[in-house]
Amino acid sequence: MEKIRQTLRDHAWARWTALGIVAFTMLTGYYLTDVMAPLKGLLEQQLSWDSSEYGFFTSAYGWFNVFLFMLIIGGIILDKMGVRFTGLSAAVIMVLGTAIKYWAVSTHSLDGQTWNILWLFPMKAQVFMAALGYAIFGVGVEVAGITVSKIIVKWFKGKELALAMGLEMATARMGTALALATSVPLAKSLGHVSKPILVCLILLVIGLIAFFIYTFMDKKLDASQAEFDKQNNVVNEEEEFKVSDIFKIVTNKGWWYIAILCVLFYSAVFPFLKYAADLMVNKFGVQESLAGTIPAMLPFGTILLTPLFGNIYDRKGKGATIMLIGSLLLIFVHGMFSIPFLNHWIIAIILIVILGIGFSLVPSAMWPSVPKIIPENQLGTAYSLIFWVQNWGLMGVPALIGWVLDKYCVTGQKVVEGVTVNTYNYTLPMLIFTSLGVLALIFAFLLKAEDKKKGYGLELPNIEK
Ligand SMILES: C[C@H](N)C(=O)N[C@@H](CCCCN)C(=O)O
Repeated sequence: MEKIRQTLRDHAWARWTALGIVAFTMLTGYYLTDVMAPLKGLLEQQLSWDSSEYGFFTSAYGWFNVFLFMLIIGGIILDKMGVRFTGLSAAVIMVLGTAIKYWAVSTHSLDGQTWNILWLFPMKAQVFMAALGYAIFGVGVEVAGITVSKIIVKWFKGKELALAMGLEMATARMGTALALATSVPLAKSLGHVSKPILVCLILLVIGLIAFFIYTFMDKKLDASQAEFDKQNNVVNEEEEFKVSDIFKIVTNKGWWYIAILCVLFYSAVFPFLKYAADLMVNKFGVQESLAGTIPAMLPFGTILLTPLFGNIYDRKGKGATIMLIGSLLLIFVHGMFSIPFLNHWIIAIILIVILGIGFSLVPSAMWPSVPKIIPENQLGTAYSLIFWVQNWGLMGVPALIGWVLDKYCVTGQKVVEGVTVNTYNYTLPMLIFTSLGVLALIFAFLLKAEDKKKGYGLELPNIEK
């Protein structure tokens, strides 16, 4: 009998199709993640939210992931139960959280109500419920993110891993770009700030269906792998994941450097994006309705560049160096944004484009580097722990910036469409983002040094000859 020489992942069409499907599910998640970002002004006008309430709502993304350890639990479930169960559950959670958020922002039943959160903090009921929905969604989208990363490693290890991850992130960024570019026009044309969330909800249901379709491919991959192993007398020596493996992960210095670089770098990008539209209005004098368009260029740039840099990493290596250069660009951009007299909108566009290059370099090398440091059976947990550390920043930094804006940066008030809103000086928030970049650069250096010492191969190509 002729032996099977290939598994499903050896067929290019199969692995790229699998990637396309799961990447689409991530696109729908990223759309919702940023759909409220350009709506800060409209939320102030239509629902009377202030910057602190917006900051509170935005930070909710990480509540359950960070404080209830949902992400880490998600990672352990992923390593124990596999990608099909975990991915489907994550997609359902995304839909559920978004439905709650949509209800909160569209209903009038919460109007005028204030609740005492934990008997301590008075909070508008509407803001709290919207935040709760977003917090639930945050669990879903983050667990979906680690699941999709593990899926990509499953199909692409030893092949075009960084290119595949780059393409997945590029697709996800299309979701971010769409959110930034379409949410204000959608809200205005459909007549309410809640309408873009409804559009997201519909997209997320389609994303859930897409992932359901993927599970059939995943089953086929497992079956083909089992058949291949049987016919070729391959003994699968990979150990089952044990909860005690968490100790192995968190005692690995290289893993820590990636996790800390990740939290610092991403905290200077994603939370920045939440305020970027407002920055454009307040510092660069851009019209409210166009303010989302300039930050939207960032994800657009990364759509092309992340796969490109990933491809370079796959073929030429230099992963640690790529992360170093990306961190340097981050410092440059935020440093420039914090200089008060550089306030022409063309400068804003140039800086956003450069940030796009930095935001392509670091992720394109960071995520495919993790499997070089951590074995595949622990990968779900390793990614989830990195995401967990990162979520502290994604949760804390927007809240910090919202608070700093209200406390130290109010410069006056203006009337927009009949409603009085604050105007802000963004110098201090931008200096905070710059400092995060400087710290990220230090950890990128430490990672490069650790790679040299331990020989992880971060500077080597991913494609096995
Ligand atoms: C926000 C999320 N925790 C995150 O860090 N996402 C990364 C992608 C990580 C997965 C790569 N396969 C991003 O850059 O969007």
